[in-house]
Amino acid sequence: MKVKPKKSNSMGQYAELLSRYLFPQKGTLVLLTLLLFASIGLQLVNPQIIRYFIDQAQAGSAMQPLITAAIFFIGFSLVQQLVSVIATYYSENVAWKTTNKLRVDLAAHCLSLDMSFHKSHTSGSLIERVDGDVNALANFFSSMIIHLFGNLLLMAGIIVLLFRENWIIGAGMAFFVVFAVFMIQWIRKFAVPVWAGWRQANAEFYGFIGEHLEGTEDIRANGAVGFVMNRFYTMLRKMLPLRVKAFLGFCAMWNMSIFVFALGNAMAFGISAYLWYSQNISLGTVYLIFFYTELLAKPIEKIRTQMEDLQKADASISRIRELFATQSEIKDGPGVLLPKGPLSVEFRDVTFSYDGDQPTLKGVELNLKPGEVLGLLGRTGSGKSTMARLLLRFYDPQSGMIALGGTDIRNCTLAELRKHVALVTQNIEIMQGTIRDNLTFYDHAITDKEIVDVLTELGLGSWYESMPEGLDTMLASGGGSLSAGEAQLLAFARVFLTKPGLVIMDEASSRLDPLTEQRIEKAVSKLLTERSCIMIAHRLATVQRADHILILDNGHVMETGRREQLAADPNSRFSQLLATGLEEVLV
Ligand SMILES: Nc1ncnc2c1ncn2[C@@H]1O[C@H](COP(=O)(O)OP(=O)(O)OP(=O)(O)O)[C@@H](O)[C@H]1O
Repeated sequence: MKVKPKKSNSMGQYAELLSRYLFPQKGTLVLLTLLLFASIGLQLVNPQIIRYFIDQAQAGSAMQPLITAAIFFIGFSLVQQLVSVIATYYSENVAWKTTNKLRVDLAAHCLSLDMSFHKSHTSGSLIERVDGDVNALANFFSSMIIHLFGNLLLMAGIIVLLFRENWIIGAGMAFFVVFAVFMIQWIRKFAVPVWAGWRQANAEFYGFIGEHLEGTEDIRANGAVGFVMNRFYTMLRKMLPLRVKAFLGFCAMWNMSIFVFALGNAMAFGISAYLWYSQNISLGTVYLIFFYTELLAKPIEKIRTQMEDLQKADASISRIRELFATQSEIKDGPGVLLPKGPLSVEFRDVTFSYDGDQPTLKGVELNLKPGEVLGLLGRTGSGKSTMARLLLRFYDPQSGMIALGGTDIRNCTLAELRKHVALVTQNIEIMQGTIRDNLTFYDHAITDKEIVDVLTELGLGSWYESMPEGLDTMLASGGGSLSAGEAQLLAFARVFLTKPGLVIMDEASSRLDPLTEQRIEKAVSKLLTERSCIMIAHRLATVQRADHILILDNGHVMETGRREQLAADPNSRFSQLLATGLEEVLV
C-alpha cells in the first residue's frame, strides 16, 4: 500500500474539493447567496424604520406615517424570518448532498483498499474518517464560505451606515470591531487548549467503554471486572480537573465576549450622548446607533466561530486527502474473463510474505484439475488460510504465479475473480438484517424462489418455514439467534447462490452434534458437485472426499499427491496422519 506524502492544504486543494463536490450544487448556491444579500439588506433597513418612527413620534407627527412605519417594520421582520428559514433549508440541503457524495466516495475508496490497509486500521478509525471528518466538513460546504463572506459584508455595511450618520461614531465603532476581534482571539489562546485536552480525554474514555463492552465475555470469564472498574474510576478521576478547567475556559471566553460588547455599548452610548447634546443627531439616530452596535455583536461572534470551523475543516480535509491518496497495491488486471464451470487451480513457485521479511509461503506448487477436491492439511500457522487469501487476491505473492482455469489471476478484474471464487470461513459473519439480505448481500438479481430452493436443498427447509416472516425475518448481528450448524449452512447457501467455479472452505474445527454434522456433510457433498474445491480439512470424513492432498509445513509443501496413492504408501506423512487421527495432530 502506497501513501503519498502529506502536504499542507493550499488554496488549490480547497478549490479542488469545492469544485468537485460543491460545483454541482451551483444553482442552489446562487440562490443561497441571493437570500443572504436579502437578509443583510433587511437587517440593515429595519433600524432605519425605527429611527424614522422615533423621530416622527418625537416631532408629534400624525398617526398615519407612524402606522405605516410600524407595518413596514413588522412586514420586513417577517420577511427576514422567512428568508432565514428558506436559507437554512437550502444550506442544509447543500451540506447533505455534498457530504453524502464525499461519504460515498470515501466508503467506496476504503472498500477498494487491500487487506494490509484494513489490518492496520481499526474500524473505529475508519468510521471516524468516513463519518466524523466528513461531518466536520458539512458546515464548510453548506454555509461557511457564504456566511463568512456574509458576516463580513454585514459588518462592513453597519460601519459604512454609521459613518454616514456621523464620522465620529463610524470611526469609534470601527475601532471597537478591531478591539473586539483582538480581545476574543486573545482569550481563545487560553481557552482552546483546555477544550482540546477535554475532548481528547473524552475520546479515550468512550474508546475504553466501547472496547470493554465488546470484550465483556472475556473480561467476566477472566474475573477481570474489578480491574476494569478500577481503571474506569481512574479515568473518571483524571477527567474531573480537565472538565473544570475546560468549563472555566469556556466561562472566561463567554465573559470576555459580554465584557467586550458591554464596552462597545458604553462607547456607542457615550458618543451618541455627546452628539445628541451637541445637536448633531436626533433621538431616533441615537436608537439607530444603539441598534447597529447590538447588531455588530452577531457577525463578530459568527466570524470567530466560523474561523474555528475553518480550522477544524482544514484538519479534516488533510485527513480525508491522506486517505484518498492511499492506494491499494492490489489492482484490477486488464479484464480477462475466467471460464464458466469448475476451475483448475495452479500455484507455480509461489512465495509470499506479509511483512516482506519472513516468508509465510515458500515456493508452493499446486496443480488441481477442474472439478477436483484438494484436502489442504497442515499445523496451525503453516499457511493454509494464506493460500486461500492469495487465491482471492487479498494479497499478491512476491514471486511466482497463481492461475485459475489457465488464466493468471492478476489478469482478471477483482470483481470477476471474486465472482468465480467463494470463501467459506470458520468465522461466519451474520449481519443485522433480513435472511434475504444476509444471503444475497443486497443483490436484487437473486430471486426469492432461488433462495428458498437453495435453503431446501441444504436441509434448511423446515428452519426456513419456522421463520415468522419468511425471508424478511430479521437476523441478529453476529448470528446470536442461530445455532453454529445453521450459521454454517447459511454460509453454504450464500455460496450456492453466487455459483462460483471454485469453493475454498475453511472447515469448522470444533465438533458439532452428530445430527448437525450429518446435515453439513450432506450440504458439503452438494457444494462440491460441479465445482473445484480447496478444503482446509480438520476431519477425517472430509479428507476422504479429497482427490488430491497437500500438506503444508511452515509454508513449505511437505507432501502432495493423489489421496489414494498417499494413503496406500505407509511411508507417507498422510498415511501417518490417518493412522494417528487428524484432529489430534493438526489442530
Ligand atoms: N495479516 C497478517 N499479517 C502478518 N502475519 C500474518 C497475517 N495473517 C497470518 N499471518 C501469519 O502467517 C502465518 C500463516 O498464517 P495462516 O493464517 O495462513 O495459517 P493457517 O495454516 O491457516 O493456520 P490456522 O489453521 O490456525 O488457521 C502465521 O504465522 C500467521 O501468524
